[in-house]
Amino acid sequence: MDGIDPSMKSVGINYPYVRRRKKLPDPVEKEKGVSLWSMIKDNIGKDLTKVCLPVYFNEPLSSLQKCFEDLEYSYLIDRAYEWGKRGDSLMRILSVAAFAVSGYASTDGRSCKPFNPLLGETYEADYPDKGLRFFSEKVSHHPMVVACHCEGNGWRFWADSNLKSKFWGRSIQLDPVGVLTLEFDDGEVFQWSKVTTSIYNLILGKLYCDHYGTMRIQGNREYSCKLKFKEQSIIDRNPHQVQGVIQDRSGRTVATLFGKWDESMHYVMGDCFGKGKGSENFSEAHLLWKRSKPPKFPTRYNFTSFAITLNELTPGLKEKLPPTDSRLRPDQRCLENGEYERANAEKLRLEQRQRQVSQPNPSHPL
Ligand SMILES: CC(C)CCC[C@@H](C)[C@H]1CC[C@H]2[C@@H]3CC=C4C[C@@H](O)CC[C@]4(C)[C@H]3CC[C@]12C
Repeated sequence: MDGIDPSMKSVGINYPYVRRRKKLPDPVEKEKGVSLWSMIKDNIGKDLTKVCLPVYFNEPLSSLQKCFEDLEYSYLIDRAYEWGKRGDSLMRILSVAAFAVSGYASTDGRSCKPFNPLLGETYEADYPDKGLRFFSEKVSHHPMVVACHCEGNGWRFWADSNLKSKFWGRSIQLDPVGVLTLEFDDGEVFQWSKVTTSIYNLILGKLYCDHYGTMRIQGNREYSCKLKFKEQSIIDRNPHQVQGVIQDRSGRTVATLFGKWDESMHYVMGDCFGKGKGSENFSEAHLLWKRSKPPKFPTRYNFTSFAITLNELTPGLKEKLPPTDSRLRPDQRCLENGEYERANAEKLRLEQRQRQVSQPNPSHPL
């Protein structure tokens, strides 16, 4: 417990070092190729979340754990808190905006489905190395709703999420419904919603996702922020672009943001995208956020280093967890270990039981 998280040096918060795993277990079995299209064609018109796919299309994380993935760059909220405390509310909202974008970085290169949690399933994470305590739970099955809550140093973050999905043949469009709230100890509150995510190449080619639409970050003090996630066009030479502005109460643009959700975000003071303005002052751009390096041991799921740690189960932790925790799901655990046959059998068993029980017992959903 003596290391320093390098990302925090600039605001002077020294978090303790916690030893976490750097790789997933080596797979027990060899994987077989199964075509996604062969599975989808029998399910056209159905909701992506309701299609029963074999476990080969899953990643060993539940949707509850994926909510925590969005907090990988929580140091941006710590920074936002510190800036606000020093009276710099513009730097505060810029850091919050960078945080809202940073949550998308981990979706780059991912093509597996998270496990759909059972009703009453939970996930809790204690990360003193990031100054975080996190909790999430599946609170409704139809519609599927996940609620989460997170406490950091000087702030709290909570959200509920539900996805509306549309199947377009070769792609699936996911529209998140729900509000994300960030409240600082000094009473400043920010709220925003997530943009549309689409998954392409369900039939042919490499599966990938893109995020597009407008995100409005509403504050309860001077500033609010509008971020545009540009929709990728065919053979786009500059995909994943995000541009935005910070406006004061009178609607005047005080700062401009630009970057890519899978790379970095920068800001410049003033209005760069306004009428008659060129991009000449982009040379005075300041870095807000940069994505971390990929892990030393890549996984077949394209996990980030942070994602690799989320399903770790040490003997000490197992003792403390409630029986509803995602880390205890046998099918997900088998997949993580590369025991695909057993994972499939366990997944079928759990899903059948979930369907049979009209009133599941939340203390023993697994
Ligand atoms: C048909 C199957 C095999 C395809 C799997 C597609 C993968 C890429 C999909 C399945 C579920 C998807 C996630 C579902 C929900 C969200 C929340 C949203 O606010 C950001 C994107 C994110 C995190 C999606 C990213 C892409 C995703 C992981």
